[in-house]
Amino acid sequence: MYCTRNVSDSVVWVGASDRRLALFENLFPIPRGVSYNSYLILDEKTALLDTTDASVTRQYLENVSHSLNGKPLDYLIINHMEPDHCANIAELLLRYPHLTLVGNAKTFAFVSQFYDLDLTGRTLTVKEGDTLCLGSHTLHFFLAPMVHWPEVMVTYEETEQILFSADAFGSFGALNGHLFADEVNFDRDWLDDARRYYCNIVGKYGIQVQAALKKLSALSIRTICPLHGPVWRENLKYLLSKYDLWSRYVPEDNAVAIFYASMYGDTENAANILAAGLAEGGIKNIALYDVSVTDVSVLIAEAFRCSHLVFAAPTYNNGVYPAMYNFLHDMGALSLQNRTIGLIENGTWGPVSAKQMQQLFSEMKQMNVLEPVVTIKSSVKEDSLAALCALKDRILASCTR
Ligand SMILES: Cc1cc2nc3c(=O)[nH]c(=O)nc-3n(C[C@H](O)[C@H](O)[C@H](O)COP(=O)(O)O)c2cc1C
Repeated sequence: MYCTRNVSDSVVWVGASDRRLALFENLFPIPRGVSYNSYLILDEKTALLDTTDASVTRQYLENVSHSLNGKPLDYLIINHMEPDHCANIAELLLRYPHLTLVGNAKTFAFVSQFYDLDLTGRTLTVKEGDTLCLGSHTLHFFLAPMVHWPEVMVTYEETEQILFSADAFGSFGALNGHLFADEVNFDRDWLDDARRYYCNIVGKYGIQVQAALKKLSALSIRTICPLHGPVWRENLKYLLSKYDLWSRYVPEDNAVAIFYASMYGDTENAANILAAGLAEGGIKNIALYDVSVTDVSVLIAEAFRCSHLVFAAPTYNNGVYPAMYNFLHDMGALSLQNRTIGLIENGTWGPVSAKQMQQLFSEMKQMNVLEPVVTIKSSVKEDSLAALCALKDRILASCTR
């Protein structure tokens, strides 16, 4: 049975949610599930904006068919050629013989890489700024390269002022009946997943996101329809300002996150001592994570959120403890920058983890490593306690400034 929601009188959400998938991109845990959004515009001509993942094909096709109510499907706009959005192209071509695929030159290169389809006479290639009139709705196409993938474009509908934003402004999380961000407590229940989605999926491409935001700032937008998560029709500034901060790598909160790795508990002890000292010094809402038991996507999102990041790691086979190394490597790969850093190392015979972490930070941009770098020899003793205290004072001075 169909399950749809109206975005407006003539725009229908025909997507579906998956609450069974454990790992998005086979990487990121999604305990709250994920939605695959697709939108149908009903006018003299009908147009679908993207399709869905194969996991929800049955529901999706039923939604499309019901919403068309016997009308032909004229256009499929392919904003993004990633398989979680384009898995139903072949199925739609078979079911709707007059369907024309709309994409840019890169889109169609990707279509033929992924699929073996005879598209003769069934494609319309658009360029930046091109328009497509459906009747009372007119679509405008804007390229947004690397706002996840190189072929990405966003589509703006001028009459209703809707931006179909592809993966931009999306979030992990299934849609539990609610389609609109104003129907849920977004700040409480969704923001962490929206941030985790952005930072891990699109975080690397801050420059490209900034370019897209600049381009879109010329448009009057009333509604944002992303390919995952809720639709935005109120308080768009809230979301746009988050994207502006994230894509400029500006911390969202003046806050401290402490990330530690520990096998036998002594590095953990140092992290706890530091956290307690910071709390006594007046720092609120300290975040403290064991990197071995916290998914790296959560760690990355917290590193994007907080201004002050402390990394405490044992030396392991003359290197940085592997879980911490992986996290730092990921952070570098995602271009995180512009943070204040504290470092704590541990080692029994030759501690080198701080030096190696410092090397990793020197390869990132604008990472300000505070002195002192704390060295622990196996367990915290008076000398390392004094160094921890000095680091705490430096963080307090910098964080409350
Ligand atoms: C497999 C393994 C490799 C290690 N390699 C080093 C090393 O290369 N250099 C060093 O100084 N300590 C090394 N250590 C010792 C730990 O870094 C040290 O015991 C540290 O205090 C552990 O901190 P924790 O109590 O937080 O787990 C190693 C320990 C293990 C288990």
